[in-house]
Amino acid sequence: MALKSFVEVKLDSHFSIHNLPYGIFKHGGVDTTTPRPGVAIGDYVLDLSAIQSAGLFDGPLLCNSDCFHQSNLNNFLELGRPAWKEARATLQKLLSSDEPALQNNASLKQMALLPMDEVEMLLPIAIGDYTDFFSSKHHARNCGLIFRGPENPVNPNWFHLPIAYHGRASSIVISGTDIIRPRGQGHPSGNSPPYFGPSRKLDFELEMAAVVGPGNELGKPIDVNEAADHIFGVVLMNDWSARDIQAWEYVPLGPFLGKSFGTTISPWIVTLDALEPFACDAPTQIPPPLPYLAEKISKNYDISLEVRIKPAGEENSFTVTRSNFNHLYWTLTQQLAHHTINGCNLRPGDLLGTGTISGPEAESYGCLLELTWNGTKELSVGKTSRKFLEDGDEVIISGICKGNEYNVGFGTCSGKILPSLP
Ligand SMILES: O=C(O)/C=C/C(=O)CC(=O)CC(=O)O
Ligand SMILES: [Ca+2]
Ligand SMILES: [Mg+2]
Repeated sequence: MALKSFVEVKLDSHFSIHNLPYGIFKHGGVDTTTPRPGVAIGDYVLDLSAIQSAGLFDGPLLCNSDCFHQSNLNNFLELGRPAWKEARATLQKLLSSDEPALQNNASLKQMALLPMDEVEMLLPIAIGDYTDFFSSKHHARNCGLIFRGPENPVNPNWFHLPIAYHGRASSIVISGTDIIRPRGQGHPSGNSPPYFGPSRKLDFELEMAAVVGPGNELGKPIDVNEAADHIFGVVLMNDWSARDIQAWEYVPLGPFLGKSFGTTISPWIVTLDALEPFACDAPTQIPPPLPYLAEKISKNYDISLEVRIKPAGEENSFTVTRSNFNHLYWTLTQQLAHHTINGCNLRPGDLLGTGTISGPEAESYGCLLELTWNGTKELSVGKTSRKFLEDGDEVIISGICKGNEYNVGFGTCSGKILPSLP
């Protein structure tokens, strides 16, 4: 690879100069500094507000912008792909080993290039609205078998449109935030009444989510072939789910309190531009979708995904499933176009979850509901085993694209379960 950074990037680092994902960080002691945008490079974070103050974003679209003097990325997202491409070109040049502007400016380098272990990552965007899709055929089929029986595991509508529910934006939290076990009404068994108490079937869901860039005006849908220009990038996501609460409440309006108690995202937004070398064909769709969902190029990405569980008191975490983004049936662009086809407006910073990313094999299922078949079997986790999550369990999702001697990775998305309120 010709492109090399003057910042040391170890071979197994997620954050090569080909990646440059965006996040929001704080540095220098609790609450003493303003949150600001940065990109990850090796074990460092490059402070974009310092780079903007130094006048180094000198391209035509960004030279007069204050988009990096903000405590979230929404203003930058709203600028759209030409500005994103300009920022990426500027940053790849500034960080490259044959460019002196930053490399040879000791004071700027000291101010702008911060060790990653000294910063605290925050939510990178102000999320106005959050929608969660249901785009893995394997997940849809397994959930259908478990919740609705073998007659018609996948409802016929599933093959014609990307199914989704409106999620809850207020409870989206950054990786590392603890999750309190929710309480609620549990599914009655047989003729017994429902119970109330801490969820007995707390689960994770392995997902990714698209971050919306420029939105659309109310009443004006986005064409599926232009939808990619409205997607800034992608994060890892855990759509924590209380299966007992969910199973009892979801007919007929869909998930509500079984999922709205917390949703975790990873701090670094990996751009679609960085993912482009890992693009692959999406699966052939049969029946062919209606014209408004038929795209000229139907793209997925080859992103290896893994979930590990670290039980309380354990030194190590243990892999419980391995999947890949390329198992999704409906593409990100189809999801976005479908979301707006009725005229619904999306806004910068909106989050579109892909749905649980299950693969075809039992070792690639994306949640415990599937891995333990609703608690009918145990899943081994190191020396112990699980049907559902226990208090103290930490769930760690990671995702990576492996290139030729470099990675474009997502880092991790983690959260630990705390006991419910008394
Ligand atoms: O099939 C069902 O009744 C429920 C499915 C889910 O819980 C999945 C959901 O949140 C969407 C997804 O993650 O794919
Ligand atoms: Ca979900
Ligand atoms: Mg959730």
